[in-house]
Amino acid sequence: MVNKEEITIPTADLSPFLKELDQGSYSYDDDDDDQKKKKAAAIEIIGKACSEFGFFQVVNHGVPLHLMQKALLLSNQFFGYPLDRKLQASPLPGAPMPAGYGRQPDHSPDKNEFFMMFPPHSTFNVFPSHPQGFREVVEELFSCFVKTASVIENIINECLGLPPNFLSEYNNDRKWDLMSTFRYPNASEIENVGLREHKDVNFITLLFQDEVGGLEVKTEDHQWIPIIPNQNTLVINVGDVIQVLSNDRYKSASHRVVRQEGRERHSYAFFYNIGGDKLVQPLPHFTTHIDQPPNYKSFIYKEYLQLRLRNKTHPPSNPQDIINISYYSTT
Ligand SMILES: O=C(O)CCC(=O)C(=O)O
Ligand SMILES: [Fe+2]
Repeated sequence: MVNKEEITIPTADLSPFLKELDQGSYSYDDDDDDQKKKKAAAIEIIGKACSEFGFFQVVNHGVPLHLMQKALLLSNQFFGYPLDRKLQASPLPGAPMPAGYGRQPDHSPDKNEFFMMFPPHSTFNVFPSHPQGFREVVEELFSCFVKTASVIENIINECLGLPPNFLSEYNNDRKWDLMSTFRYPNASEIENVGLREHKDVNFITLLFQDEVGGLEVKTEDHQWIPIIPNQNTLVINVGDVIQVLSNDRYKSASHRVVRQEGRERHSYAFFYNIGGDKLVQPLPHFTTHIDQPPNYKSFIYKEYLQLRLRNKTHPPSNPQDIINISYYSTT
């Protein structure tokens, strides 16, 4: 077994995709050979990391550092307000996900509070009036994340050997994207759970954290690998949707947040999501075309989302009854 100190989650340099990151769209049209080589190097790192860990990191990713820092500063300020003030940004009844300010229920072992939003201009969004500039900054951050996610989606499309634009044509409804910012209090002497081991439901997640640390990824041989914070880096993970589409070629990796002693932690996560009405099933490229049985039954995405949300609102008394993607497994 490799010592966990020796394992690091791979990092790809996205600078050869600068034009795509700027435009939020993807083309090889006018690349010279050198550019093609640099893109191929990043694509190779990402493909390998997706099958090995379900996690990778990117630098030169197109989300401006000053915007990430500003966003962290503002969420820090917001979470510092008294509870009654934060609760003024509570979610609207009837929203498909609780956009606005929220906290883990008291009975949950997870200890964090969060602010969640749908795309800018969604009528489900609720923003606090303070700190000043919060809404503008998080909306801009959201828009930057969408561009970067769409470039990474095209890279993954290429890694999986799918026809050009296959994933972007499938994932063409941007209404269901979500962004959350989290505050995790410092660990107590007796417990340090920030967010229990889980896999993300969505397509891909893009994340950055402050310098405190605590995000950990589980490897196939059940070792927990810390993601060392780096202010220039985005952490990306594959979600359940890609795991199903690729018929397990890429794994949605288990991860968790461990709270640290003496320091609270802040992070932003962007959940690049498919539309709720989409049918999710292993693609023919990874089943019939290569004579492999599908590992999952097909399902409507929002039904799975609802089951996963229910895990949180009505936690089953038996942990084995917590629903995850194996609910749709055919084996
Ligand atoms: O805060 C983090 O670093 C991780 C958040 C996370 O894993 C999630 O919300 O699914
Ligand atoms: Fe997660």
